[in-house]
Amino acid sequence: MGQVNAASPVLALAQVRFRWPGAARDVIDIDELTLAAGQTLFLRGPSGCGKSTLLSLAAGVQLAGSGTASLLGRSWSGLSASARDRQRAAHIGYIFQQFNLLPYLSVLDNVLLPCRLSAPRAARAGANPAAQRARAEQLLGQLGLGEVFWSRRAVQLSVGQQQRVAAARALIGAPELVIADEPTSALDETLRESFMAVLLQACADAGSALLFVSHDTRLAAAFDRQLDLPSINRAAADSEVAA
Ligand SMILES: Nc1ncnc2c1ncn2[C@@H]1O[C@H](COP(=O)(O)OP(=O)(O)OP(=O)(O)O)[C@@H](O)[C@H]1O
Repeated sequence: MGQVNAASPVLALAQVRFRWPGAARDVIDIDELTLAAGQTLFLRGPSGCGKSTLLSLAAGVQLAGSGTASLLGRSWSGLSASARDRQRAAHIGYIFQQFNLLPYLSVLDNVLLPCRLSAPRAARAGANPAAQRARAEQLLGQLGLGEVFWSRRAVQLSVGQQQRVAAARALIGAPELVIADEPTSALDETLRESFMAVLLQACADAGSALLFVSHDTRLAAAFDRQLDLPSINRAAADSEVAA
């Protein structure tokens, strides 16, 4: 998976339009959006303005109808489905609103999953399985989940604990891009603050860029950039006028 261009932005969208199958109108119409290496971007906007859709395009889960969405200089549209899967596993960590842990795997095995799915991620996490495991434990510890949790099944954790496991899983192996969709929605105020501090620090340590969607504008000040999606997404502006 070495075929990426380190000089390119982590993420670049150019003239991207996207319409969900069967929909009457585009949901995304963006001239340009770039995210530089290590940059943190807070993305906000009203419900339905296309934030999650944009994340899907950034991650190559959905492909642009026209225009180009590129990760590390490679257009997602130029890759086969299996190459997109490999590219995603090697270079992107996700934290979803619904965190999608594997419920019957242990906390540690959930965190180590990206290393099982991607050799480049595994190599960056540690030179061998023991080192990768130590890195997983270290991330969990930083996120406030001590040893007592490591062998528990994910299903046995509270929602806030699961969200922190999802963050450790996203961060292991220092992916160039971390995508987070409302990752603090299940956390109380104290946990939210410590979660954000650890997430931003871990991204800085790893050199990961962070694309972070939230309705919680109190979090925005800690980011390098803040962006209101309707200000760059013509399709969102259209839909608001029509609503
Ligand atoms: N899988 C899908 N199939 C068809 N339409 C979809 C799909 N996902 C989202 N949409 C539509 O695309 C538009 C944008 O949805 P999206 O989830 O991207 O918005 P959002 O800004 O993330 O909203 P929220 O803040 O409520 O999560 C909405 O009109 C939605 O109905």
